[in-house]
Amino acid sequence: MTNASDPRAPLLVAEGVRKVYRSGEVSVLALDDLDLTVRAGELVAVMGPSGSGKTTLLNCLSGLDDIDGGRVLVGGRDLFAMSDHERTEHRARTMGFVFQSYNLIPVFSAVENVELPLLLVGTDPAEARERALEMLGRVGLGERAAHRPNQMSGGEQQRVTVARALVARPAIVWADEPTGNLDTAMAVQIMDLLRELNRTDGQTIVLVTHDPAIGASAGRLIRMRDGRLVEDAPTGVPAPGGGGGGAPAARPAG
Ligand SMILES: Nc1ncnc2c1ncn2[C@@H]1O[C@H](COP(=O)(O)OP(=O)(O)OP(=O)(O)O)[C@@H](O)[C@H]1O
Repeated sequence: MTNASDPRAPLLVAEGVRKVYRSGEVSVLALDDLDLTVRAGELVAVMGPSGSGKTTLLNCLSGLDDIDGGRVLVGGRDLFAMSDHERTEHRARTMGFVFQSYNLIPVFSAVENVELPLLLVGTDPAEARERALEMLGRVGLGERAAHRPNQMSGGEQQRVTVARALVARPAIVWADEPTGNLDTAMAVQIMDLLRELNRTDGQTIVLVTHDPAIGASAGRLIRMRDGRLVEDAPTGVPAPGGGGGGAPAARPAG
């Protein structure tokens, strides 16, 4: 899947990616010839003004949405050279998602929500249950496994989504404003959790945020404007294994 033996191997390579939204006569160039490489073990924050293309970047580089030009390799495989079915399967095996709206299934308990990605890739149900419970324990919700989403606080629900995103040990986790609708204390908890999973497990995470404090606490910060990367720099926060920031040096991008 990924080159797990080399923590600095490129995991995601996006080259010349273009995305155009068309509605009637109007078209918006949302990603403009964008290049980005993410290495295994990086925690990358994506910032930029509203409308600069952050969510589009996440949707296109994860293969959730189509692109209009360029290519995206994840674990060496070209997402858009695959059939839709292959891409969906590749995504299920290599990616996890944490969105602002938790997207938990309301009639499922916490553990049932968390085990779902494992069941979807054919994991034995007993093993899936065990791993889901272990993951819930890691996010501090071991006691809440039987609770449904509406019986939990926003911060707890977001911890369930983090557990669900990570349970299948995906190569890359995409997070879009994961703390966006949480109060400050809960946002700090979620960010601490993502950072810990990055540090201890080397979990690769790409995170869209409007919060400068969160941006500064990632290993690498990229800034977007008008569908382009305009800045790409390490923040000085060590990457797992003490390798320094995620990018070699502060540099203008694009
Ligand atoms: N489905 C869509 N149809 C048409 N235009 C879209 C669509 N989605 C996004 N856009 C446009 O593409 C551009 C980039 O949008 P995107 O949502 O990626 O920005 P963003 O940086 O995530 O913004 P925000 O910080 O406000 O969430 C914007 O000009 C937006 O209006």
